Amino acid sequence: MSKYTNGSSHRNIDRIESISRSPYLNQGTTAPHSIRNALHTSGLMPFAVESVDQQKKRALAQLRSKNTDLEKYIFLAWLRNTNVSLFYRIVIGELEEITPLIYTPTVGTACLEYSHISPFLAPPGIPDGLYLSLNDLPNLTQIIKTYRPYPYDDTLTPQIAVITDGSRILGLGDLGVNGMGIPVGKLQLYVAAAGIDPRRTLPITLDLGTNNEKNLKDEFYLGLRSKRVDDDQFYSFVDAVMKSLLKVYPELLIQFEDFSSEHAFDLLSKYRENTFCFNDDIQGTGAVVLSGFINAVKLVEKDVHPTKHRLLFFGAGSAGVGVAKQLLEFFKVEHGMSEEEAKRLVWLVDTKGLVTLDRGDNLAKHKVYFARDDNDGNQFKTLEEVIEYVKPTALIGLSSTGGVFNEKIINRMAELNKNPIIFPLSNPKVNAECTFEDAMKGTDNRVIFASGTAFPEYTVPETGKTKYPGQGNNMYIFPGLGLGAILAKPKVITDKQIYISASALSTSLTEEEKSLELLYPVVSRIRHVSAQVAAAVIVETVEEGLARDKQIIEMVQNDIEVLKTRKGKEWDNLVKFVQENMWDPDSEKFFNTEELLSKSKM
Ligand SMILES: NC(=O)c1ccc[n+]([C@@H]2O[C@H](COP(=O)([O-])OP(=O)(O)OC[C@H]3O[C@@H](n4cnc5c(N)ncnc54)[C@H](O)[C@@H]3O)[C@@H](O)[C@H]2O)c1
Repeated sequence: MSKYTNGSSHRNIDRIESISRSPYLNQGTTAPHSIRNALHTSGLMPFAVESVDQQKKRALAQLRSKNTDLEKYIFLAWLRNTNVSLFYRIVIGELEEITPLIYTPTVGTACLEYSHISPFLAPPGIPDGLYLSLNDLPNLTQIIKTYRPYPYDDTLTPQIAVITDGSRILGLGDLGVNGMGIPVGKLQLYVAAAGIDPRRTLPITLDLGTNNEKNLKDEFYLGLRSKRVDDDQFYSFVDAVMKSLLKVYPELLIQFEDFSSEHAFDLLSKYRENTFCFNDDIQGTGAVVLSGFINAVKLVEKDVHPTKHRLLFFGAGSAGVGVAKQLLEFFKVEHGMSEEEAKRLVWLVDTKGLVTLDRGDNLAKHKVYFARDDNDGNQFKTLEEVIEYVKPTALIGLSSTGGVFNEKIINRMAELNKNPIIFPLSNPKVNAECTFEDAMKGTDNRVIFASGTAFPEYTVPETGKTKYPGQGNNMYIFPGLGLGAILAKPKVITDKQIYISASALSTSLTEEEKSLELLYPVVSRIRHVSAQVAAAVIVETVEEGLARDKQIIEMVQNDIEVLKTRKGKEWDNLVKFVQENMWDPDSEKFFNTEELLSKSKM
């Protein structure tokens, strides 16, 4: 009998083979010979046993040898789908280099190409994510149950799902099933930035057709080749998916992502009161921009009283309206303004100009809330006209219209304000309403700036002083919010929890970061920042009486008043507790293959 069958049942051999192929357990060239023997992989790779650092160095060298960002994306996806720990060591270690390759802007290119590249992102049998199409309706529960990327431990069920229907991917429109890059990418950021366990993440793309003619005509398009279904079919399908998901995983946190605006708002209002869910485009974006805005307000408060701001939003989609609503909370919570008073500080512009009630068109539901009624019948069509009318202190771009904050607009903002707040937040970079350099030059370097994608720093030629652009990257909020919620287990995510996550982000800056007038902490500190956001969310869920995790409730409730100050040893202990609950590719406890071999159940 060969060593492969000697004393082992076929079932055992199957298990060993499965473990040896699991990207979560594969150690590649660092696997010691004892593990190679146990997994029957001796001889399947060269003899050398490498250090983790050496392995990482080789992978980084390979990555950096690729000519295009898309090739780098494909290489990283392959790495993730074959060696999870190596992948996350690289991502966490080289966060600033890698996040633009696994998420925006490269993920935009990857989504455009997804049907062309996806068969080459993972070895056979390793899923990139879960696809649920209209045709699966009768079998949803079974399909969801069958998706088990880590079948070796029944307790490691999914804790968080990111779900899209591909209908509004970044600023790129309807990409249909090619949108899968987004939930996959987003969940990688949950892992890298907040230590959510990758084995417990569930990326989902709903395939309800696409209205993208290019995709429908593309011979390689992999989704349903039909136009999108009508609203009735859409809502009933989403409802069936939600029911099946929660039947299989009752404690799952569901994050909606990149649905078209109207559907995004409707889904959120439909589920938020009774389901553990949130929408990152609306609430996460709102929170991250709010956090940058809180710090921007602090930088200009000598000249503009916080309640005297005039906020002009260029773009009135899910992000524009979501951000505007979130900023209202700042004026309400921190400055005691009523909702009506706070609402008067906001003006929205869309493709037809200033959003007013008497504009004569049928306003989309989500725009009505902010539609102005004080324009005395005047209609303002262009951004220039609206700026003259509103005289904004802050100009926030969420329109996916690259370069629209041109020199004239920026100059005018600089004439109107000592330190104009300009946030061109659209993604990817080509869609940003202006660049940091343009904003600096056009305002004599006085701009307070944050963008959606990263811009390079700018050195002022006259002074040689380097200024740093803020990046209102949702990655500062959603990972920490998700982790805090997963640990505390509230039944629902409330507005106050979102607000607190923004507030905690704004107070997470170090003295050095503040002295550089940064609006956000440096990205390399993301795990520490996420731990603070998560801790603040935990405290808030206990304060609201919504936390359901007994250990958390016990830990927090007696010290709640001091914990709310986010200072002192109690706060440090809570942050430490959160950090100890983060998944870490270097931690032995996640990678004990020998123990798994002896104990695992299939
Ligand atoms: N943190 C971030 O940086 C962040 C987060 C979420 C979304 N975004 C970006 O925000 C942008 C908008 O996202 P969304 O979900 O609201 O999209 P959306 O399609 O729902 O909304 C876009 C809005 O812009 C308006 N618009 C488009 N072209 C215009 C023009 N020429 N003039 C005036 N208005 C115009 C549309 O009328 C619509 O109101 C995207 O580029 C997205 O990548 C950034």
